[in-house]
Amino acid sequence: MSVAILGAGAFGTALACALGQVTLWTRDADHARDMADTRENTRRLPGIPLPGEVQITHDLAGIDAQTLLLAMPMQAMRGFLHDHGTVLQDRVLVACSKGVDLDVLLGPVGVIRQNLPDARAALLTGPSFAHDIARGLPTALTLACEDPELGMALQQELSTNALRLYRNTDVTGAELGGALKNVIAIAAGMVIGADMGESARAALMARGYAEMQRLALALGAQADTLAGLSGLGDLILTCGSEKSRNFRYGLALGSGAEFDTTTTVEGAATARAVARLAQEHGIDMPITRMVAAMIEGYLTVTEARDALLARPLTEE
Ligand SMILES: NC(=O)C1=CN([C@@H]2O[C@H](COP(=O)(O)OP(=O)(O)OC[C@H]3O[C@@H](n4cnc5c(N)ncnc54)[C@H](OP(=O)(O)O)[C@@H]3O)[C@@H](O)[C@H]2O)C=CC1
Ligand SMILES: O=C(CO)COP(=O)(O)O
Repeated sequence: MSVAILGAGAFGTALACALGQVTLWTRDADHARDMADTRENTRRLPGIPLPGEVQITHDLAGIDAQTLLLAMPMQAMRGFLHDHGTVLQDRVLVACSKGVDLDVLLGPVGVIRQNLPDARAALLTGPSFAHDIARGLPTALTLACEDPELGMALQQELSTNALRLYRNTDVTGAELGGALKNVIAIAAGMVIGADMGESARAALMARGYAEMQRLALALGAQADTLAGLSGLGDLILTCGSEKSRNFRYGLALGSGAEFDTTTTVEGAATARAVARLAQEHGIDMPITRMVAAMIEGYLTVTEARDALLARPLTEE
């Protein structure tokens, strides 16, 4: 196997633990030294020992693996591809990020295609918390790739006994499912944080899923993809667990609590990007619009609730 993981955050490190025979790259030399010395990523995934066969590096140009997993936040990916294009071009690039780029309004594979047209691109997405994957708990993810042969090869290369990958050629659907569910998870967290109740959360998730579908189908996605692991599956996980950073961010917004702003919360930038995307395409996404407005400080949680409840009564 010839795989390297670029980005030693919680998810990249968890994938390294699951796959074993891989190279794990971090941009920070001190971080690389610390992980090599302690055999643990104390910064991003504390308490999980790194398997002995995982190689740690800070030297991107020295990596000769053909399959590179890009495990960094969505808003960092475009700059990373731009800065390291000569090393990354001609490889297989598997994006592991969930989100929509705020400037170009593209998902992770779209951003790869725009920046490195010669790279072969795929997406790994779906319901999974880093700690679960790292501990070897059973997990099922979507491996989306337009090229069916490459998709099959990656499915074999990246599946393990516990980590089960399902193939899909609908990259747009998989990208949007993973990106949009984080926005709805922030809203679900707000509902619980503001003490609106479990019934309100269920309503929010179902109506959130309806607007996820509206945008995704308008952009060419398949309904089945949205109903699968990368859409509904991840929506259920992220809206229902305090292990989710997006959900916890929403909880803090809803309850007025402090939140550590250095935490990766993909849904925050993505809400703003998707609100613009929806407007450009004439798609009604009221929950996403409210989340974006609250994050930008234009609306309070109470105002957002009242505005959603005051919408005209309609068919489901
Ligand atoms: N955590 C999870 O459970 C899951 C996460 N994901 C997705 O994986 C992606 C990464 O999340 P996660 O690993 O949790 O995030 P973390 O916040 O844990 O880590 C982010 C990592 O990206 C690195 N990074 C940030 N900016 C850059 C850059 N410009 N160039 C290179 N590296 C950079 C950081 O490096 P440094 O430490 O030096 O800042 C860090 O290693 C997100 O899109 C997330 O949605 C998907 C499934 C599960
Ligand atoms: O994407 C995830 C679960 O599938 C991780 O969720 P958070 O980024 O909200 O922690």
